[in-house]
Amino acid sequence: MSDLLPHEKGFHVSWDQIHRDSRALAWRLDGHGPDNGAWKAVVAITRGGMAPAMIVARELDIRMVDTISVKSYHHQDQGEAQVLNEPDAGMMGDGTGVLVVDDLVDSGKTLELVRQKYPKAHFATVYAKPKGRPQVDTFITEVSQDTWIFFPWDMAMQYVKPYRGSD
Ligand SMILES: O=P(O)(O)OC[C@H]1O[C@H](OP(=O)(O)OP(=O)(O)O)[C@H](O)[C@@H]1O
Ligand code: HPA
Ligand SMILES: [Mg+2]
Repeated sequence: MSDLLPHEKGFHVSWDQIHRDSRALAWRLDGHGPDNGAWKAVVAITRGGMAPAMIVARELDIRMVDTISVKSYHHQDQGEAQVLNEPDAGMMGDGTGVLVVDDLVDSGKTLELVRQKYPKAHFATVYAKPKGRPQVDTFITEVSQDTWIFFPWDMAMQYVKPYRGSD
């Protein structure tokens, strides 16, 4: 068992990496929609799902794109998941043919909430932690539950001290 705090066991994802992994997600989903393999729309779970959703929509040539706004974390502290804004109800229906995309699933609470609203949608994330896996239909990379994933939009380049010697 690691004695590191969650934020110290970090998986740092670059823009290049999230682009590649989101394209891999699109590749995996391609041809698996219910309408002759096609998906009718992409819905991004804001805010983290927006970059992956844009890349998936671009790769799969899906022009119908909407968002659902869910907030559950303040920094690394989890609160109750809340829906702050919903996608167009006529377009969503029960979710059939809709790809709901997020950057990651952790506890699964966010996807659980969205799944209750659109039970027939397909839920896809780029990264997944074990607890959240039952909530996600398709994902690319699994990381351990005690790893904190750092996304490029939350990071900036900065100096790091060498492992040995003075700086
Ligand atoms: O599986 P869960 O434990 O629910 O956690 C996963 C969710 O938490 C993060 O979003 P957050 O609520 O922090 O908002 P953000 O996307 O705006 O950063 C992340 O982008 C997922 O949406
Ligand atoms: O590991 C994570 N990284 C970033 N945001 C998150 N929201 C829940 N878990 C995470
Ligand atoms: Mg999010």
